[in-house]
Parts: sequence; structure tokens; C-alpha cells
Amino acid sequence: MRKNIVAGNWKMNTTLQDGQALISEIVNMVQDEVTGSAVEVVVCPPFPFLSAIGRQLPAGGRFHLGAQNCHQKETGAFTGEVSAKMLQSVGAEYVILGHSERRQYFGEDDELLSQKLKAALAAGLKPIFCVGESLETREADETFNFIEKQLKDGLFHLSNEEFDQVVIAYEPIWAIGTGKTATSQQAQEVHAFIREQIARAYDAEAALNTSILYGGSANAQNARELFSQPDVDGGLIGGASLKSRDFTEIIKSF
Ligand SMILES: O=C[C@H](O)COP(=O)(O)O
Repeated sequence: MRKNIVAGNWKMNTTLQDGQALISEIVNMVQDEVTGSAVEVVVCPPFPFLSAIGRQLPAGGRFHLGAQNCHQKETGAFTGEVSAKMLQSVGAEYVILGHSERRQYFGEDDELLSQKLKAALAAGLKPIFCVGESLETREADETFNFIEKQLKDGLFHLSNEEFDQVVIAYEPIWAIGTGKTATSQQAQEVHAFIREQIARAYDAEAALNTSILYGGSANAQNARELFSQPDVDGGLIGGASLKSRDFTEIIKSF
């Protein structure tokens, strides 16, 4: 079901103590200041902090716990890895998959991501599946072809029922952590294109029901403009999710 979502991807930042202080501030601010608007907040801390941060989230409200990655197998001899089932068992409801940093630094390709998606869904997690082009691709005017391929090869193998559980995040690589945000028009045109591709691969209802988030230097100043676009249903926030005031302002931008 399509919802407005603001997800904070903490990446490899904070200590447990800093993370606990941060989430405590965020929860207090959001509870005091965000009253009416139906926006879901997903907090994605590093693996070791999931349980502790999860315990600080008020149950049954707008807050949800998410992880930043999972392994494709359910169990086994994979030293250092974390399965989707483990994440689910510590309270995670979401998992980010296909982030460009995973694709770039850890060699995650469409084949592997397809397996991870299946593993996440089998464990009852909702994947936040990321797509997005590099600057080179955008400058070569290949953005739409590139996104189409990422969706087809990585995501559209899912059944209708599986796809229902998926949130998509459009994150142009050139905008991540660079301070260079996509304009609201650039975001809107790619989001609309993604929705069109969903309609083709599944049906119009699936397209209308999918939440599509924008990520890439979204902040307290530009969130309102981005979120006002008809096909932008929220944000996947990196840097600004580590500052309680900024993250709260982003949540308030709906
Ligand atoms: O997952 C979050 C994105 O990579 C965006 O990061 P950023 O807001 O720091 O640009």
C-alpha cells in the first residue's frame, strides 16, 4: 500500500551510545511536533545497534526499524554475515537492498540482489530497493534506459504478491552525500518513469500502490519541494538522518 515514508539510513555511523542519544531526541521531537500527518518513519541503524534502537521506538506508532543489508541465505557457514531471518527476529520490518554503495563497494549485482530480495521477502521483511544512475550515465542521456534495466533485471522477477511488499528508492549516485540534490523536476520525472515501468511489468494498480522515495542530499531545506511532487512519496535520507533537528524537519515536510 502506498504510504509517505521517511527512512533514515545511518550507514556506518555512530556508536551505540551516540545512536541511542540520537534516536531518543528524534522520537521526542517527532512525538511533540509531528501530529496529524500520516508519515511512516523508518530508522536503519547499523546491525549491532538494531535491538537497542528498536527498543527505543514507541510500539504501534509511526516508527519502524530497518536494516541496511542482509545475506541471501537463511543460515549457514557465512562468517560475518547477517540473514534476513535474524533481522526479523530482532524487530526489523524493512531492509535496504541495492544501495549504490553496496553495488559499488561490495560488487552486488542484479543476480545477487534478486536472491537477497527473495530472502528478505521470505523472512517477512519489506525491501527498500534502490536504483539510480551515475553522473556519467546522466550526462550520456542514458538515465531512463539505465533505470529500466535495473528494475527489470533486479526487481521485476518478483511475483505480484512479493512486489506488493516492496518500496523503491530512486537515488541518483551523483547526489548521494555530495550536497548536490536532484531538482524536484528531475526527481519527479524519474519517479513517474519508475511508476510507468511498474505498470508495464505488473499493472496500473501496482504502480499506484508503490511508494517511491527519493534519496541523495535531501535535507531540511529541500524536502518540502521534493515531497510536493506527485510521484515522490518520501525520502531515503543519509547525512541529514544523523541530525535530530534536520531529520525531524524532513519528517515535518509532508
Ligand atoms: O541512503 C541514503 C542515501 O544514500 C542518501 O545519502 P545522503 O542523504 O547523505 O546524500
